[in-house]
Amino acid sequence: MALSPSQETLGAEAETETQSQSDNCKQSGPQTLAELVTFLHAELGSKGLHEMHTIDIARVQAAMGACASDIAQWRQYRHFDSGRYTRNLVDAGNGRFNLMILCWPAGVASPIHDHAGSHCLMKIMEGELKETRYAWPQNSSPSQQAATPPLPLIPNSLLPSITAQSAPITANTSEVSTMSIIKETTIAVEEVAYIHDKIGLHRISNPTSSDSVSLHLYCPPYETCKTFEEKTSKCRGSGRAVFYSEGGILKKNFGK
Ligand SMILES: N[C@@H](CS(=O)O)C(=O)O
Ligand SMILES: [Fe+2]
Repeated sequence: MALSPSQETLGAEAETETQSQSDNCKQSGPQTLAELVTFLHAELGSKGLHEMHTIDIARVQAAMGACASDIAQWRQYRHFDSGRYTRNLVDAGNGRFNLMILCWPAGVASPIHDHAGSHCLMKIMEGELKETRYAWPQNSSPSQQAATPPLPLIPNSLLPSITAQSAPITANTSEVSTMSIIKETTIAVEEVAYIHDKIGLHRISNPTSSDSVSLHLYCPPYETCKTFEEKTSKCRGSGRAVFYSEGGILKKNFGK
C-alpha cells in the first residue's frame, strides 16, 4: 500500500512567516530528518511491546511524509554496494524502533519476507521502488511465528542484508505451490508505504535503471525474519539482518 503524505500536513505551507521553527514543527510535523528522529523518540521511544497496538500509524506516516527528503540531510547514510541493497542505521530508537536508509542499486530486489510482527513504514527518498505484496502461504501463517525455531547466529560480516539462511521451516514439502501476489505498487519519491504481517508479505525491488533510496522505520526493531521462495512457498528463517553503516560510519569487513 503506497499512501501519499497527508494533505493536511502538506497544506501547512501556508503558515505565516512569523512562526518560529518550533511552532512550525508542532503544527506541521517534523521538517528535517533530525526533527523526525526527535518526533519518533517522543512518539515511540517508550512504547513497550505490549503497547504496539496503540501506535498511531497514520500520525507517524504523516510525519514521515512531511519530513523533507532533501539529500543534504541524509547523504551520510547513502552507501551503495553492487548487486545488493544496503541497510544503513540512522537511529537505534532507544531499542524501541530502528530508523534506517536502504540503498537499492538498479535491478536489485529483496527476498519475499515477513517483518517479524513489527510495524514497517517506508518512504522513498530518491528514485522509485516497487512493492510486490504476497499472501501468506497456508502452511506458514503469522500465527505460526511463535513456532519458528531459533536461528544459528553467524558473523555479520558474512551476511548481505537479509538472506535465507537456515533449513526450511515449512515442514510439509508435498505442499508446493507458487505464492500468490495480492498486488504490485510503484512507490514514488516522497510517498510512504506501510506493511505489517497482518497485511501480508512483500518483496521490494528497484525496477529502474538508476539508484533508489528509501527510509525505513521498524517498530519494534527486529534482526531476523522469515523469507519465502516464490515458486514453492517454502519458508526459511533469514540470517541476521545487518547494517552496512551505522550513524554514517561504514561497518568494517561488511560482506567481505
Ligand atoms: N524489510 C527489508 C527491506 S524491504 O525489502 O522491505 C529489510 O529491512 O531489510
Ligand atoms: Fe520489508
